[in-house]
Amino acid sequence: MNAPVLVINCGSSSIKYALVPDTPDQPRLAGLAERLGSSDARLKGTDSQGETYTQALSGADHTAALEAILTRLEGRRPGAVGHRIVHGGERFTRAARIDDDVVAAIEATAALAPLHNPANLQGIAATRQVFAALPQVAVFDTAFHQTLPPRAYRYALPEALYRDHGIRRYGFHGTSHAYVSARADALSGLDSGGWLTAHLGNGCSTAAVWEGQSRDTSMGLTPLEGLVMGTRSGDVDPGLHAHLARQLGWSLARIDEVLNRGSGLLGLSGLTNDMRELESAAKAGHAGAELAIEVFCYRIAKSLAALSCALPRLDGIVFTGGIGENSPQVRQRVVEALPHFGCRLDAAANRSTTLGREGRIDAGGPQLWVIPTDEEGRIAAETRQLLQEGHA
Ligand SMILES: Nc1ncnc2c1ncn2[C@@H]1O[C@H](COP(=O)(O)OP(=O)(O)O)[C@@H](O)[C@H]1O
Ligand SMILES: CC(=O)OP(=O)(O)O
Ligand SMILES: [Mg+2]
Repeated sequence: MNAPVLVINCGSSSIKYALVPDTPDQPRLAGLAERLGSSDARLKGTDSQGETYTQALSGADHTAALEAILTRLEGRRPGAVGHRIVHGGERFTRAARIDDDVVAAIEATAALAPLHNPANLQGIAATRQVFAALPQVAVFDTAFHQTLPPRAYRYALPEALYRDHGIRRYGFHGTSHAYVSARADALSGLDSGGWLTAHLGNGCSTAAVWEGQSRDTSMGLTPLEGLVMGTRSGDVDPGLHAHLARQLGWSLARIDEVLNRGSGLLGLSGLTNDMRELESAAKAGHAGAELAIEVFCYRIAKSLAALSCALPRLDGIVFTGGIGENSPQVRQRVVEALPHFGCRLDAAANRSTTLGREGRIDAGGPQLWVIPTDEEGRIAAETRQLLQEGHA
C-alpha cells in the first residue's frame, strides 16, 4: 500500500492526527483538534508548506472534528487509518485490524484505563463513520511490553487478582520505547543492545530493552505508576489512598483526580506542569520549581538504576519525549545522579542536542543518546505492515 496512513491519537477532548506518507520525501501533515465539546473547540495544524493554521470548530464533537481534519488533508486520500490505543491488556501482543471483535476487546479493557480507552473508542467509532471504506488498525501502547517476564509484571498480590481480574503490570508508551530503542540499535551499530529508554513527555516512563524486547518498564496496571509526570504523582506509598480516605475523608474520585491531575511537577511546584516554565522559574529563584525539577530528575535516575537489573549488559541510555529531547538540564541532572553507571556526559553535545535533533551526547562510558520519538511514524509503519501481511 503506497497511499499515506492517517494516524489518530484520540483523547477525551482532543484528536491528534498525522497523515504519514510512505516515503520520507513527501511532507507529513499533522495537527490537533482540541477542547472538543466546548464552544472553544479548534483545530490547529501544519500544512504541506510548513505553514500553521488554526480553525475554530465551535461545539464540534469527535465526528465533526474528523470531518474538519479530512478537509485539511489537501486532497490526499489515506489508504488506512492507524489508531493509538493505550491499553490492550494481555490479548494484544501486536497491532490488530479493527473489527467488532477487536472493538469489544478494547471495551473490555476500558476498566483498566478509564482515562484513555473510552476516548480511544470514541475515535474509532467516529473514524469508522467518516472513513467507512478504509481499513482501520489498532496499535497498542501496551503491546511492546508483553515480553515482560512474570517477575517484572506480577504484583505481590493474591494470585486471584491476577487470574480473575487481570491485575498486573502492563506498561505504556510501548510504541515510543520500541521506536527509540530500535533507532539506538541502528545508530550505535550495536545491532541489538541493552538500552534504558526514558520517555519524558507529559506522561513519563522508562523501559529496559534487551535485544529489541522490553524486559521491564516503570508504568504498571495504569499509566500512573512510576516516574513523576506533568500532573501525575507516579509512585506513592500504596497506603496513601486508605490514609487520605480515613484521615481526610477524601472520596475515591477526589483521590484519583489529585493523583492524576493535581500532582507531579504541577503539584510539587505549585506552579505549572510545563518543564520550560519550571526551568525559567527555578532560575529566577522559585523554590517549588527547583524542588519539582530535583525530584523529577532523581526519580528518573532511581528508576533507571532499578531497571538496569533487567539487562544482562548496559550499552546506554536513550532520552526522548518533549523533555528528554529538549532539556539539557534534565539530562545532565539524571546522568549526574547515576555516577556508578560510569556515564560521561559531553557537555557541549548535550547543550546543542535539542529541537528535534538526534545525537550522541556522551564522551565515553555507556552511550547516551537523544532520539526524538516518532510514535506516529511507528504507528503508520505497523499499520502498513499488518495490512501487507494480509492479517485482515
Ligand atoms: N525546550 C524545552 N525545554 C524543556 N522542556 C521542554 C522544552 N520543550 C518542551 N518541553 C516539555 O515537554 C513536555 C511535553 O512533552 P511532549 O512529549 O510534547 O508531551 P505529550 O506527552 O503531551 O506528547 C512539557 O513539560 C514541555 O514543557
Ligand atoms: C499512557 C500515557 O501516559 O500516555 P500520555 O503520555 O499520552 O499521557
Ligand atoms: Mg507524547
